[in-house]
Amino acid sequence: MTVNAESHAGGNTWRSLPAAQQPDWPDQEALRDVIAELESYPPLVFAGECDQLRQRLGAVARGEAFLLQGGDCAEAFDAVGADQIRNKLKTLLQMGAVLTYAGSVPVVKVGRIAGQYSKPRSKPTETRDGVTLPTYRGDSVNGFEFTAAARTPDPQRLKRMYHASAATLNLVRAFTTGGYADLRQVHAWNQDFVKSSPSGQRYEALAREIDRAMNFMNACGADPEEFRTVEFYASHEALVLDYESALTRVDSRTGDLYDVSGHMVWVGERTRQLDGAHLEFASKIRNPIGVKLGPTTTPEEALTLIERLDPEREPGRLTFITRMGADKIRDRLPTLVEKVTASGAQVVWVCDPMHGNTFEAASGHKTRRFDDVLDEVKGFFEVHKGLGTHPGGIHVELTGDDVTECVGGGDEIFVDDLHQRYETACDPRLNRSQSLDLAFLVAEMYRDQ
Ligand SMILES: O=C[C@H](O)[C@H](O)COP(=O)(O)O
Ligand SMILES: C=C(OP(=O)(O)O)C(=O)O
Repeated sequence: MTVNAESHAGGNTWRSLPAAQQPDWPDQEALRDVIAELESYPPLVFAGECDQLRQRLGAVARGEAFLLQGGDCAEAFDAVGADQIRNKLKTLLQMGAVLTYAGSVPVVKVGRIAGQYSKPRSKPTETRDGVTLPTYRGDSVNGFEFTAAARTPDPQRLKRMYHASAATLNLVRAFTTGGYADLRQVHAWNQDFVKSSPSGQRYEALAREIDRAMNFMNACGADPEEFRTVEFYASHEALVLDYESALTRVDSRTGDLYDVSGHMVWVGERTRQLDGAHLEFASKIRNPIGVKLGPTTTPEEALTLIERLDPEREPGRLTFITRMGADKIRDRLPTLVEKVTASGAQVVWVCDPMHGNTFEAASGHKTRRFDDVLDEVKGFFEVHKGLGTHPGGIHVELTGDDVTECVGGGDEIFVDDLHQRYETACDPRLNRSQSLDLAFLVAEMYRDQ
């Protein structure tokens, strides 16, 4: 992969357009130095891997595979530890195993990981006890602590983001190819979950079926490579464009531009303006691209997004991640899907059941109800069933740790429990048990479909 000033300019065309949600860096010269340094760093992913993910997503778009995308709302530098990364990966692998069996289709596993360090915010400032400071925008920009020093955007953090992403990706690659992700082990973890979870009996029948299938394959002497290693991809929101474009390189095989900070990147609900910098940037790179679609998205907007990002109508290039809210999905999604399908485009439709279902508990914690999350996924499946289209996957904020951030679930978390382990730096995540509950319930829905 090479970089040269002339062709790389294609990754900088966004600079003349309005870019929403960018940090207010106080020292432009320091920013320029950091960008120059980042431009000299090696890629975090290989362009060929991005192509492979695009092909896998192409299968999802055609209805031949399912996408499981999940991870933290906001990764944090002080959480780049072996235990946290392993627990997250383990949870995603467990969910993937259940979904693969129930759907009898490959599950494409993509983490919100190794780059999810930047957050769009509703307000630029936060006020506490009469003191107003810049809002926290993710560890790539400023610190969570409520002090003027921590909240001042510091471009040196972009380099820490690169190194934290590299360390995370390195461990993920080791786990997924080095034996940790063996399907037999993942299945054994799921059996433990079913035995120990209060709602476990609900899933016993499915777990028993999987067990029989595994025993059958063992008895046949089947020991395919696919059991021992797992294809796992990294994704994040392409929010801070100075970072993303510094990590954009020309692929020496094809001459195309790739954002090598992750395999897949997405454009968020707050930055998907049709004439804005984020879409311009995304339109120039060959990575698979996601776009979040909230409840106000019109079919015309969706069609324009396709025109901008997927003019060749290439299945796997564009993923629409809908986040409507449980109360709106049955009303808003059908027209979008109908019009996009009628246009002949084959996008991947994915349900993010988190972002439309956030509310503030009396204790002041931002939270989500597990039942709302589940209901939005149900609505998503109902809409696609009604239209004969493919419910391509789910996109979830989760962690492998036993946090108390969302209420409900089989091992029920109550509003009064939220303070116990409320550790997210931004939005509430499903904990390990809630994530597995969701996987078993989605598996049942997928099978009914
Ligand atoms: O994860 C999504 C957004 O960053 C988040 O919902 C913004 O939350 P805010 O309304 O607290 O800024
Ligand atoms: C900010 C996010 O979501 P949205 O753009 O859908 O609000 C996110 O997924 O982190």
